Amino acid sequence: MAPTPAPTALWPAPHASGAVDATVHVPGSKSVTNRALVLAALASEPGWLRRPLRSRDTLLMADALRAMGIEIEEGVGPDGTGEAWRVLPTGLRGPATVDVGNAGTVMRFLPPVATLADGPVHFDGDPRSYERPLHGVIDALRALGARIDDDGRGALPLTVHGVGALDGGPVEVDASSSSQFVSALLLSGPRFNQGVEVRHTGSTLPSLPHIRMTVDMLRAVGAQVDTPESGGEPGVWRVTPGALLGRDLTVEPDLSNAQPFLAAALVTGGRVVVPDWPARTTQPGDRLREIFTEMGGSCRLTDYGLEFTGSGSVHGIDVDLGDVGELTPGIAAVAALADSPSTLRGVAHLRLHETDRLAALTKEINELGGDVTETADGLHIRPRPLHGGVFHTYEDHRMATAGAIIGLAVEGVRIENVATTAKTLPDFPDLWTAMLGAA
Ligand SMILES: O=C(O)C1=C[C@@H](OP(=O)(O)O)[C@@H](O)[C@H](O)C1
Ligand SMILES: C=C(OP(=O)(O)O)C(=O)O
Repeated sequence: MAPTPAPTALWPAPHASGAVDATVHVPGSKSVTNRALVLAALASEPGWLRRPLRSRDTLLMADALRAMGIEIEEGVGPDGTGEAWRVLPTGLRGPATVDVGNAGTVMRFLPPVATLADGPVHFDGDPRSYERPLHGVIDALRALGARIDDDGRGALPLTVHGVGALDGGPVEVDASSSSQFVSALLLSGPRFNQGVEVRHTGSTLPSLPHIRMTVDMLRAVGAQVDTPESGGEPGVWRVTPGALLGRDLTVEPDLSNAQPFLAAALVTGGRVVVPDWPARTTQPGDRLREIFTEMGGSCRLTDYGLEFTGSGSVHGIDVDLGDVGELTPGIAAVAALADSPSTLRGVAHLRLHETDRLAALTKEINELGGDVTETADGLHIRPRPLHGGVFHTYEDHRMATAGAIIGLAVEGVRIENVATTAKTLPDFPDLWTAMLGAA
């Protein structure tokens, strides 16, 4: 295995000499792994997670739960095959200190959990975590009976003064800046005395598939959840109080992290197979089958996985990505290499992701000779011939993978701090070069 590049190093993004033809085993989903860890920690009996993602965000989640008293054993699964984690839930403890890094799932999902601890839990993280919206979670928890000390900005750092229980009940939240506010309150909802009824008051709600993922995973561990889709009021989710079961759950591959590999097939006119692509899933990355088909590829979903084939042409697209915002950097990279312009809409909230993704994509693609402009809620991308140069990544894993996609088609692209992909895909440089080696 190649040594991990230093954070400041420039990684020469490999240029594809021909059409890629590879099978890529994509590691587990960040969003599923971190929900599964939280739900297993809140359960009344032990549970297993098979094929969990081991990355910065998921190890931060596991360490945070351990700090609150949960035992998580990492090792080989119950049948002796493959990686699995065993989660042994206990009473949640404080005092504890949690490092959220820059993981949205950790900074949003754990303050509700901390209200159930029997002492204070202090949350801190990377400098960027101080800028990411958290007010929806803080205000809602206060309205539900929690005591939280913050510096008045409605953001990190903060301390949740857990007293072992939370009243819960009805609460309003404006989740237009992050769907994770809703997911956070629902995940701990079964453990609140009165459960929780979350009413979204904002005019837009991003990343709906991620809220569906929360609901599906809650139901899979025995929670009763009423949703707008199950006949409830629009914008209202209700979770009944009750014990959660310990389950044996196999984590699906991360379909958003499959994106750069599928993009490689698209931009080189090649073929990439991703084994274990689920036939049915709430992961937003499943939308790539449709989006990348519209951009020029074709796909075939079999029992083995997804086979994605490029045609040799890449087309622009006009698409609302509000449901699947985390796919935007990879789609923007492909769009910059297309034969016609693209408009990506519905993603204003990306300005408060790992970095301001709309500004970062605009600047970095334009510095390679591109023609991208920011709109109020997205990007216009007019393809132009690009040239090599440094692609800055702003500690954003998806900026790094976006740069790698461009590097396939443009010689001399050097990615700053490719190691930032460790947030959700530590093996990225190795998987990428192995995919190209298979060409
Ligand atoms: O709940 C989740 O696992 C996620 C929800 C989305 O967050 P936002 O709604 O803040 O965009 C997504 O972008 C993020 O990568 C993961
Ligand atoms: C927005 C993302 O992450 P987070 O969970 O930190 O919000 C992402 O992975 O694209």
